Amino acid sequence: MLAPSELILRPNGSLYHLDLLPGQVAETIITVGDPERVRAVSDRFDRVELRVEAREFVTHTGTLDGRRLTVVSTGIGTDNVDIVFNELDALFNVDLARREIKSELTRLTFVRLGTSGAFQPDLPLDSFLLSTAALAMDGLLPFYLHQGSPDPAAISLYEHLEDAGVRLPVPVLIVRPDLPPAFAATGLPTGMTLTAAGFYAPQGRSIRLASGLSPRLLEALRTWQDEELRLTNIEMETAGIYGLATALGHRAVSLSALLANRAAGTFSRQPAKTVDALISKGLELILQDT
Ligand SMILES: O=P(O)(O)O[C@H]1O[C@H](CO)[C@@H](O)[C@H]1O
Ligand SMILES: O=c1cc[nH]c(=O)[nH]1
Repeated sequence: MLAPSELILRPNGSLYHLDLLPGQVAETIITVGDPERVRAVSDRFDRVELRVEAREFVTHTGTLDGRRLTVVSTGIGTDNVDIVFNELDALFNVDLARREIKSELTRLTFVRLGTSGAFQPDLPLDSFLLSTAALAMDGLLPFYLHQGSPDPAAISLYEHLEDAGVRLPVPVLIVRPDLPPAFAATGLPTGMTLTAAGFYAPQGRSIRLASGLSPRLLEALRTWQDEELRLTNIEMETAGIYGLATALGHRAVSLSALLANRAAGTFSRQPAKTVDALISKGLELILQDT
């Protein structure tokens, strides 16, 4: 039995942070960072059956073309991904009344529709990218993935950085998702996403404080390539989503609208329009998924 201090429920039996009850969430779940984007997604649904708000976690469930969907905001960062993924998994895979893990587990599908900064000069502003892997520079995953052998790409990246005489401030940890079938061959550009612990210095930005990611380290990250894989973009959730979803037996995909180009020093002049187009593309692909 899971103790009340470990699996925390509200007095009405709902999950501690998300305030959700069993039956209120669909098996296909769209995650977005911005709570406002939850409304932008569910405005496209034919019908919305549930709206729940708790802190930065806004959840809407409804149907689109006969498909039941949930959209939930994680807020920014993998510390929030930790909460959202553990609680959504518990909603399906733990008997909350008995406080016991169910013997039959439900496999969920997670689709992140987020924003990101391109890391390579050839990736245009306002284009989309599908992450086939993520480099976890945020710090969450070592608390979960403390066993098993490293991804071969992690060894390749480690060696490339060593050859360049630079090191990451954290261990090189790369995770890959079990992609939902419709997202395996979309024709969208793909690549490895760097998931950072913050927006400024952890992404190499410097306003008044210098970033510990030196220009030499950033250049070494930019020039690394392992077969088809290269570091394409930076954001703040994908590695946490991929690491936790895979460890829990769920499918996951992260789609990003590239609003900044960090190599070129540019930012989108139409971010709202681009995010709107990403929502359309994401929903189109979800409806094709089996
Ligand atoms: O637009 P969202 O989905 O929030 O994603 C990106 O934008 C936020 C930073 O501005 C981070 O959450 C980052 O991952
Ligand atoms: O550069 C960017 C743009 C969006 N989100 C990020 O985390 N970084």
